[in-house]
Order: sequence, then structure tokens, then C-alpha cells
Amino acid sequence: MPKKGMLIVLSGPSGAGKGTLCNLLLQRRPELALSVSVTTRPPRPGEVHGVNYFFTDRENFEQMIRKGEFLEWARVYNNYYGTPRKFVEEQLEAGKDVILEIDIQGAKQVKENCPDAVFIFILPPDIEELKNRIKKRGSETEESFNLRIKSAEEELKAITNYDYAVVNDDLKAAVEKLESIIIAERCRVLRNMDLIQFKAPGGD
Ligand SMILES: Nc1nc2c(ncn2[C@@H]2O[C@H](COP(=O)(O)OP(=O)(O)O)[C@@H](O)[C@H]2O)c(=O)[nH]1
Ligand SMILES: Nc1ncnc2c1ncn2[C@@H]1O[C@H](COP(=O)(O)OP(=O)(O)O)[C@@H](O)[C@H]1O
Repeated sequence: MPKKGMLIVLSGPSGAGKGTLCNLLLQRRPELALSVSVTTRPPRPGEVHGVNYFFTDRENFEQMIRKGEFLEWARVYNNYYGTPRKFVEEQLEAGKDVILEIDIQGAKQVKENCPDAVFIFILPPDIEELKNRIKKRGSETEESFNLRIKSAEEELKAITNYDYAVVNDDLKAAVEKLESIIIAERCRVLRNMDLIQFKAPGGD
């Protein structure tokens, strides 16, 4: 039976660089599977349905909740976001490590249901740089920008629930740290019990 994959959860405030880091990580580690979330948020220019998100409306999202189709879901910055359960379970069963880029509420639900998951918090170097990055991305209205900055403080408090903190200052260094965490986590004894196949001499 193939070894089950590991679940890797990435969270952090808006603008910390989660999406950018995920893309770079996948280029370096194409064996990873990235879960594409469902959201009621309207697409930003350039975002592609099925690649960045599965975009849907509130009614369909609520139906998916009722049918138990989400591994976790949450309301974030006035929209709904959820992780499709089926994709994640299939990938893990096939031995693939799966990345979830989700908010702190979703991560809490995953921690309750999948305690073996690895939890990584992505931080910006400081709040000014966070503001600059969101502005530079140019994706938010003033209201949405303010909501993201206001939420960042609360989100940072959740960092103690995570296993690792990665400051995304220099992009290349941050990706290398993420890769190193994944490599180290794959070596954990508890994830490698199938290696212990030998029997003590004289034993039956
Ligand atoms: N709980 C949960 N949060 C998600 C999911 N997908 C994305 N998010 C989070 O929703 C928040 C908003 O994401 P997005 O609209 O792309 O805005 P951005 O963070 O400013 O790029 C971020 O904190 C994401 O990590 C999901 O499936 N579940
Ligand atoms: N290390 C970095 N240095 C400078 N700019 C960055 C860095 N990482 C990400 N960015 C930029 O910051 C903005 C926000 O990044 P993004 O990946 O969308 O953040 P998140 O997914 O956390 O909201 C983007 O314009 C991205 O190009």
C-alpha cells in the first residue's frame, strides 16, 4: 500500500506573498499538489476559473456546504472560501503531498480533523511592506484594502498555532525555507513507520 501524502497548510495576512510563494514552490517541487479553493469572491483581472479558484455564487457554495463537499470552509473578508474535500483526499491517498493556502479559521478546522498536517505561517517583513504589496498588486478597492490591513493584526495573533514561521522578505530565500520545511517534515520518523520492517534476531 503506498504511503499516504502529507497535508501542508499555508496561512498569513493578505499581501504576505502566499500565492506568489506557492507558485514558486510548485515550480521547484512539481510533485506537490495544490488544492484549488472554491470562492464567492469575484475573479480579479487575470485570474482563471479552475486555476486560481473555482468561482461560484453564494447559493451554490451553501449547497456544497450542505452536501459535505468541503474539508473546511470560512467567511474571509466578506466572501466565502472552501477547500474541496474530494481532490485533497484523492491526492493524499495516492501518496501526494497537498498544499492548502487557507486562512486562520480554515487552518483551525484542519488542525482539528487532520492533526498530522504541517502548519506554516507566512509573514511580511513589516506592516508598511504589507501595505505596499497589496497596493502594488492593485487588486483591492479602498474598503477591501482597509479590511485586509485591519484583519492582519488579528491574523498575526494566530501564529502560535502554527509549526513554522517564514518571513517573506527575499522571495528566493523564503521559497528555500518552505522547501526545507517540506523536506524535513518528510523525514519525520512517525511519517516513515513503513521503513521499520526488520524483526529482532530470534524473534518470531
Ligand atoms: N478557509 C479558507 N480560506 C481560504 C481558502 N482559499 C483562500 N483562502 C483565504 O482567503 C483569504 C483571501 O484570499 P484572496 O481573496 O485570494 O485574497 P488575498 O489573500 O488578498 O490574496 C486568504 O487568507 C486566503 O488564504 C479556502 O479554501 N479556505
Ligand atoms: N518577497 C517579495 N518581495 C516583494 N514583493 C513580493 C514578495 N512576495 C510577493 N510580493 C508581491 O506582493 C504582492 C502580494 O503577493 P501575493 O502573493 O498576492 O500575496 P497573498 O497571496 O499573500 O495575498 C504581489 O504583487 C507580489 O508580486
